[in-house]
Amino acid sequence: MPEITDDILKKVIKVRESDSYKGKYGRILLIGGSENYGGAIIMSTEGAINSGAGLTAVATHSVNLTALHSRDPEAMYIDWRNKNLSDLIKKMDVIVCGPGLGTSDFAKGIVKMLRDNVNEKQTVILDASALDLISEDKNLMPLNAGHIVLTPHQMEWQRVSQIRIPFQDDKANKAALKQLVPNGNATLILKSNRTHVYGEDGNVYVNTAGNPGMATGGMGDTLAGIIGGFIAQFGPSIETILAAVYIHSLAGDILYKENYVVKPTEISKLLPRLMKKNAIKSGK
Ligand SMILES: NC(=O)C1=CN([C@@H]2O[C@H](COP(=O)(O)OP(=O)(O)OC[C@H]3O[C@@H](n4cnc5c(N)ncnc54)[C@H](O)[C@@H]3O)[C@@H](O)[C@H]2O)[C@@H](O)CC1
Ligand SMILES: Nc1ncnc2c1ncn2[C@@H]1O[C@H](COP(=O)(O)OP(=O)(O)O)[C@@H](O)[C@H]1O
Ligand SMILES: [Mg+2]
Repeated sequence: MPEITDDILKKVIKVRESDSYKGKYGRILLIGGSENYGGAIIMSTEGAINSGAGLTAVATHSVNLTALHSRDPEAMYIDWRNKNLSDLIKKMDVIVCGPGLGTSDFAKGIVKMLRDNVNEKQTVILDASALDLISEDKNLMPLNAGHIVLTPHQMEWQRVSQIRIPFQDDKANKAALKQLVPNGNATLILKSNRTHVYGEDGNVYVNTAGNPGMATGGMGDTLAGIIGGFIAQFGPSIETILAAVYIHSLAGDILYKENYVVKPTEISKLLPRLMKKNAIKSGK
C-alpha cells in the first residue's frame, strides 16, 4: 500500500511565478457555520487562506460575520440566505461544503442548491454535516462536479457508507465509494489516526504523519480548507490531495514536539512557512 511521505510536498508545491496574480491561484468558496458552529467554518477558512488560495469567499450564517472578519479579513463574505449564492457557486473553482453547516432543513436546502449549480470544471469537497445530510439522502451528492472529495472521519463514513467502523476495510470502502459516485470522479479521505486516501486512480494511500495531539475539535475543518486551498492552486490531482493531507499532519507533528495539544489554528499559522520551505522551482 503506497505511503504518503515527505517527498509528496516537493512534487506539488511550486515556487510562484513573478508574472502571476490572485486569479492564478484559484477561487474557493467555503459553505458552513451555523449559529452554533461558527468556529468550524472560520477554521476551515484559515486552512484555505493560509495554504494559498488566491481568492477565498465564505457563505455562512450572518451571526458569524464579525468573528470571521476580525480573524480573517482576507475572506469575502456572503450571507448564506442570500439568493445570489447560487450564482456565486457557479463562479468558483473549488467549493468546500459542510464544516459546522448543521443538519437543519435549511442546511439541506444549501446542499441541494450546491448540487444543482456545480459543473464539471469544479471540485467539491464535502465534509462534516454535508456528509451527514448525504447519508440521509444520497440524491444530494453533487454528481455534476468534475471532482468530488469526501473527507469523513470513521463515524461519518459509517453513516454515509453503512459500513460499521470495524468493517471499514479497503474492499468495502471502495465498493461503497463507487456506489455513492458511480462515475468514479471521487476521492475518499477516510480520517483516523492513520488516514487512508482512496484515489480516483484506484490506489489506497496511507498517511504516515499525524499524532494524538491533533485530536482537537476543528482539526478536520482545517484539513478540508487546506485541501481546498491546495486544489485551488495546484489542481485536482491525487498528488495535490495527498500533499494537503500530509502537510496538515506534518504541521501537527512539528507543533506536537513542544506542545501537549495541537490547536487547529496553529496548524494554519504554520503553513505559509512550511510551504515556502518545501516549494520547488518549476521545471526541476
Ligand atoms: N468549533 C466548532 O464550531 C466545531 C464544529 N464542529 C462541527 O460539528 C458538527 C458535528 O461534527 P462532529 O464530528 O463533532 O460530530 P459527529 O457526531 O459526526 O462525530 C463525532 C462522533 O464520532 C465518533 N468517532 C469515531 N471515530 C472517529 C474518528 N476517527 N474521528 C472522529 N470522531 C470519531 C466520536 O466518538 C463521536 O461520537 C460538524 O458540522 C462539524 O463541522 C466540529 O468540527 C468541532 C469544532
Ligand atoms: N490520534 C490521531 N493521530 C493522527 N491524526 C489524528 C488523530 N486524531 C485526530 N487526527 C486528525 O485530526 C482530524 C480530525 O478530523 P475531524 O474528526 O473531522 O475533526 P473536526 O470535525 O473536529 O474538525 C483528522 O484529519 C484526523 O486524521
Ligand atoms: Mg469533522
